[in-house]
Amino acid sequence: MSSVLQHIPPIDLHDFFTNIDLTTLAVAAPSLFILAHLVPYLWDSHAARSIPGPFLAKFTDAWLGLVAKNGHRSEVVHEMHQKYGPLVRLAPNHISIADPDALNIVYAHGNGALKSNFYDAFVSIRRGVFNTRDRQEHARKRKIVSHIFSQKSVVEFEPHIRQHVADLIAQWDHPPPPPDVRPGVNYLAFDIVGDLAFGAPFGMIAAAKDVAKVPRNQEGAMDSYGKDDSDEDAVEVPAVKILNGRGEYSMALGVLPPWWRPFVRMIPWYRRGSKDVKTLAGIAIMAVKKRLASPTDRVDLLSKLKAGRDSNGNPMGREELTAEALTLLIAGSDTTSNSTCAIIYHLAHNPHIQQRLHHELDEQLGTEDEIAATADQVKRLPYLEACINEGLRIHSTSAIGLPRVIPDGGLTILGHFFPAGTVVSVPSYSIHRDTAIWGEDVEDYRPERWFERDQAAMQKTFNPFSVGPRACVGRNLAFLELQIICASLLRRYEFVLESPDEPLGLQLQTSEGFLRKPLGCMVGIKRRDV
Ligand code: HEM
Repeated sequence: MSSVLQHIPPIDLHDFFTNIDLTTLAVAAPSLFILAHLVPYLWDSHAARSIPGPFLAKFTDAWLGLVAKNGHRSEVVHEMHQKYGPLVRLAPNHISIADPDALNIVYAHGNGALKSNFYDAFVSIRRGVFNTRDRQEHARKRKIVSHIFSQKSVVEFEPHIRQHVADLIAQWDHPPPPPDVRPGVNYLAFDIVGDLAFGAPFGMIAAAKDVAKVPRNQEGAMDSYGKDDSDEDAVEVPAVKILNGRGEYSMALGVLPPWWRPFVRMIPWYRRGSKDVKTLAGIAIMAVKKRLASPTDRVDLLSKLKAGRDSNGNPMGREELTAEALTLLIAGSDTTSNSTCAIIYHLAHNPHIQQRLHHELDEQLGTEDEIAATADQVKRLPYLEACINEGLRIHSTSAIGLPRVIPDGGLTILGHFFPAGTVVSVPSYSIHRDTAIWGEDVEDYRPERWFERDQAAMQKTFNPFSVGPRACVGRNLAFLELQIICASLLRRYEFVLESPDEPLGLQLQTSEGFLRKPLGCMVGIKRRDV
């Protein structure tokens, strides 16, 4: 064999590509492209072959790539489930399973399914608790991060949350209030998480502007840690916009095979997204650097991350600390603001529901004069809790099926055997619309269903924070934030649809990257007489 190889002259790739004529290239490139998709399909004795789905998705990941890029993945996948049933093939090796019973098999503790290479598209600085795929490495990080978010710890963050809510209210009290509440709600979520994660808010509410700072020289900033070089070395960037860009880019890139990604990144849209990933990392680098330059005994996420130890007693190094602070900024900002926006929109769209909520707030908090509700007060508000849950169900900011790889030995789901290596996911958007669980009126915002229907079935299907070892570690904080924000804003204001007669007023317009985000929330704000 080796003697045969010795007689084959080596190919000079540079020569090959410079000498190849355009006609050959025009024929060869599409043929190679078709073969690259057809051969694996014909070879494939895979269990996925018997599962229905869009024709192109059988051959290529490009179908899901385009759907993801177009910003309505969850709606499209839901339509596919309505057409084909609970199992749909979204890509040659990716099956979507729209059945609540699959949640506990795919995502549960101990079944061995790990995050897929989709999450590699979300890495910057270095892997954080969200995009680490290795089980041991994740367990090490999760141990440090999880006690930060225990119910007991989260209450320590309450004063910071309330302070920023009061700041937003002070602004909204002075007319004219903005017709789109979305920017204000975004600034609020970023200031809260910035304050908790980095020791100081970004100052977006005060500036009424989407603004954060990044180092002029990002690499150099990582080297000069702990030194506050003052703001002269910083430039201002729109953090909310950049976070959106990064979510859309990572989502659209992550569904493509890893070997496509370097080529796809050359396309201008993806190149811009890749820049957003770097800029976003710069925000964390700047904020952590600033915070470490001025030691403080403040209790917040960063002090807790710094104090955290893994099971060998080791703390996080500076780069890991920055990567985790960035993770918390990303995970804890627009998740909360998208959900808040959607809840406000649906309340504005359903005045009778808003009236019932006002009634509960007046009855329970009427004589108390805090501007921002307290953690104790929100415990007494069951109808508010139902309004929030119903908002999380119908809007589902984390709406896509989160992809997991079937472990060695395979798994049987809904009577179907999936061999090791198959990617599976359960789309929250679709199971949040399962009429057997939620009723025929799934598209209506109706908090009352939370008191009327089978509690166990609803709890088993309700998946805004995911389940199992990779479920949202910040859910206690997230829910407390939503309760304080919604109780405070709804107690003080009445939200009304600006133009209920216009078709756009009837539906919340959204665009989906990794998260499903409202494109705006055009509602009028009226100060209530309380
Ligand atoms: C309404 C607000 C929120 C929603 C709907 C939400 C939802 C989720 C979901 C669905 C996941 C699983 C993601 C996946 O597997 O790909 C997740 C993970 C995570 N969330 Fe949240 N989240 C919210 C707020 C927060 C907040 C406030 C924080 C912290 C400040 C946070 C921190 C995290 C982290 C660190 C992870 C990764 C956990 C891991 O992989 O171990 N989230 N979140």
